Amino acid sequence: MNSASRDPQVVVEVLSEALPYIQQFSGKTVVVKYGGNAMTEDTLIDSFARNIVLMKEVGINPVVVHGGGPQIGELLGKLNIESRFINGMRVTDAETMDVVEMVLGGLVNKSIVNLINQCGGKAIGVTGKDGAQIRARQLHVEQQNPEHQASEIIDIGHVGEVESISTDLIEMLTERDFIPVIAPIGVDGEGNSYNINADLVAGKVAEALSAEKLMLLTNVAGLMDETGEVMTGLTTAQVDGLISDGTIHGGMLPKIRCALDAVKGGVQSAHIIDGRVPHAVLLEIFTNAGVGTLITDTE
Ligand SMILES: Nc1ncnc2c1ncn2[C@@H]1O[C@H](COP(=O)(O)OP(=O)(O)O)[C@@H](O)[C@H]1O
Ligand SMILES: CC(=O)N[C@@H](CCC(=O)OP(=O)(O)O)C(=O)O
Repeated sequence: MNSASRDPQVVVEVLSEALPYIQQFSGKTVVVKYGGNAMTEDTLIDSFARNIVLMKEVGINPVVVHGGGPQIGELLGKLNIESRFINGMRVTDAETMDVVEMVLGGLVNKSIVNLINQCGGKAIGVTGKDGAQIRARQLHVEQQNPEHQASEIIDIGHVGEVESISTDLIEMLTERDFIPVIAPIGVDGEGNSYNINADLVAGKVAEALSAEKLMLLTNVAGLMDETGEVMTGLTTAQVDGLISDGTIHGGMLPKIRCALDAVKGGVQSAHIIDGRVPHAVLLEIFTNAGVGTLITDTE
């Protein structure tokens, strides 16, 4: 349905219903993690960009942290470099790190910036190296060794975890009405680059900014129970239980862990939402529709 065929009365009622949400969130910071899997369709990317600009126009401060795993995989494939993951983290040798920087800091970052700007926003794209805003250290992953029935620490190259976030640059940009768009690349004191899982960066950025909300846009309807039903309104204690009984596994594990850490660290709420739904961000902020999974720190 195009806007001309909608009942004008319905349009103004919808706008009016958004008023309490606009009042509640105006002046607050919302960190949105845009995953590479949710970036696959042009219409969805366009609706995402429009949602971000609308948030800014009504006084909310959106900060975008993006992924781009499938896009990195595509370029590695063209270069005949194999993609390998351990515990959901890409094994990143020096050659792969160059591709990660090119794809995340270049192609993906600038295409999101461009789309937001096309919708009338003022987006600025940066990586964690700009202003050394994401300080990182090497991440060592623990993996079970089936031969020795013991876990061992393995080196997966230039993969990082967040050591600290400096919010100066983000705050300077938001104060001047720019929308920061951040690629998840960190740097250590010696100037070495690190490839960091985008969910982890989004969670730490939300924590450092004391954000009102952390939204993780993914390609599933939310956190699901063993029957495939979406679960919501979960407390941190319930999530801890679902991790230990194995209901939460694979790529959802780092996502949920970072959502939990964020709410424990002072972010009001974290939401895992379906980026395949048009206007998923607006549905979450301005309606009571209850999309995806909500995690708060209320016990
Ligand atoms: N309990 C669960 N509920 C939903 N998804 C789950 C669950 N446990 C594991 N998963 C997996 O986690 C995936 C989402 O993580 P991931 O693929 O890393 O997303 P993204 O690329 O958006 O960061 C889902 O596609 C699903 O395969
Ligand atoms: C260490 C590590 O795995 N980094 C990720 C960074 C991108 C990312 O997280 O992208 P999505 O959100 O689209 O999955 C990678 O190389 O794929």
